[in-house]
Amino acid sequence: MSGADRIDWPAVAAGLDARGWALLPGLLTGVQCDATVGLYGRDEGFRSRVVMARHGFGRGEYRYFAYPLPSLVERLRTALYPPLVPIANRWHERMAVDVRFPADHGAFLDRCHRAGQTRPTPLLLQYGEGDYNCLHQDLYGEHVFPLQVAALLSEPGKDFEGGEFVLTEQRPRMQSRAEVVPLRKGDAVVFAVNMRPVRGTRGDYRVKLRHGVGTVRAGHRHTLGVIFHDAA
Ligand SMILES: O=C(O)CCC(=O)C(=O)O
Ligand SMILES: [Fe+2]
Repeated sequence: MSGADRIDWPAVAAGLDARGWALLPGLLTGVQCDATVGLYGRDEGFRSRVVMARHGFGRGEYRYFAYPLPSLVERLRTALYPPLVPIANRWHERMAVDVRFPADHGAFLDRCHRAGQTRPTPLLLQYGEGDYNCLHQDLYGEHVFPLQVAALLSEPGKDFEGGEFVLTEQRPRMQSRAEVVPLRKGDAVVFAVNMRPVRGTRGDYRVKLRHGVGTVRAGHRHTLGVIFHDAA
């Protein structure tokens, strides 16, 4: 299924360890991007719609998919989870968090669902001119898978201008650092949901990440967000 089979996982793991994010180039084809954008205007298939300005989240809107997820979203969520598990478990070990993740996404969802986190979290985001997404974290309950994926469904410079995907890192007792992730249509970024371990001179310490989107200066920008834990 598209680019998920061709991902260089050792390179992804190295990028995540070094920076807290890694590119998944060409995860989706142009046709898959366009078809996914086309879902946004449909009546069915979503559980809720969020107008970001109403909550102080930014400007623009997004919709959470309902179960059953569209097949592409379901396949991506199921296929991307297992290779991320060893990285997630290693991060938890390095951060002295005692939670470990099962190899299979269904088993992890069972854990979320038993704890009352039953609502699906994959989402489709839509931005127009002047829209942006404030720095945030996608935490929806006690159970958190520490990595998530966002795929850009529109072409920068053609469909929209501006609207860069940004990550910030808050290191203990230090000023925050920002990174702009270079994405083209169909590319995805995998990144830390909350914390990541950083090797220091006296062992590992934790840094806190947030992600967001800079202001879209023209056109329309769509993204598919794949979060592996469900929501309370
Ligand atoms: O639109 C974006 O690139 C950000 C999406 C996002 O916040 C997410 O997928 O969690
Ligand atoms: Fe997000």
